[in-house]
Amino acid sequence: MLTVTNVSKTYSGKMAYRALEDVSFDVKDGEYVGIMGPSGSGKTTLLNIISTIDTPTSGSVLLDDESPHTLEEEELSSFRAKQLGFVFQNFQLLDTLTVEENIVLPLTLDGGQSISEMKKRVEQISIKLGIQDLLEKRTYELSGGQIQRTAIGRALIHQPKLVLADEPTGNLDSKATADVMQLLHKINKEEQTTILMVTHDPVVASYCDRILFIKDGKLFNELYKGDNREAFYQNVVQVLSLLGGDNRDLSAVRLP
Ligand SMILES: Nc1ncnc2c1ncn2[C@@H]1O[C@H](COP(=O)(O)OP(=O)(O)OP(=O)(O)O)[C@@H](O)[C@H]1O
Repeated sequence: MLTVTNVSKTYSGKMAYRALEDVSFDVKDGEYVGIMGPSGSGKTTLLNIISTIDTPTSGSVLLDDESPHTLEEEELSSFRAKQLGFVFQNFQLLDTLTVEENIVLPLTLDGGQSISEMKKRVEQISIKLGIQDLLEKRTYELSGGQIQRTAIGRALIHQPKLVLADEPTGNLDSKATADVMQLLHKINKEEQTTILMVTHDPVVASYCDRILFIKDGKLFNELYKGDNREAFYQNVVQVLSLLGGDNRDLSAVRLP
């Protein structure tokens, strides 16, 4: 469903900087893929290019055979609004709106659905996310985990083809992190939602089907989970130690 071919990105400026070099990979329909690598290796740059926030210097990105970077501005915003869902570390919800209003926002911007259809969809998704009793609350009344569930609701409400997540648990404690990861895992498995997620955290990564590792702007390695999450986690930790950058001792961490 997603095909990234020979993508390179050079930031111009006083000193041109090659943040990505010849990155190629595919993501299948319904796959849950993590992107890991040391700080500055190009993860966010890659996610920004796939999410069409940024353009590649060379190479191409295809989403179900459509090439978003060749679209005109108006078509591009419609493509982004319809096909993609975003979950960020800092949530990016509007705190003057209620949980329900935040979740429904992408549908109201799209304009194609009646109010009763929108209400029904919010109800379905909030039950799935366990936030059906919070719909009238404003975001400052919620915990970090509840806020991130709301943000996930907003990312999924329009049933996008691809959900892009950049450190979605970066601001959460370990209990909320486990909650949010189990939820994303459930949504991926039950609804076959395709997810591409940047994370530093090998515990978070262990929920993915596959991890792509980036080093110095190039693909370094990839690992598939198979059916043993514990072994996958240990392999992820091993590759991270080869990559360098994060020297925390992760070997003794117990998986939730
Ligand atoms: N707009 C920009 N202009 C110039 N250089 C940039 C720009 N954005 C990023 N870079 C550089 O490109 C490289 C890759 O940055 P990127 O943010 O993609 O890394 P990352 O792997 O996501 O890092 P982190 O894990 O710290 O968020 C870094 O060296 C960064 O300094």
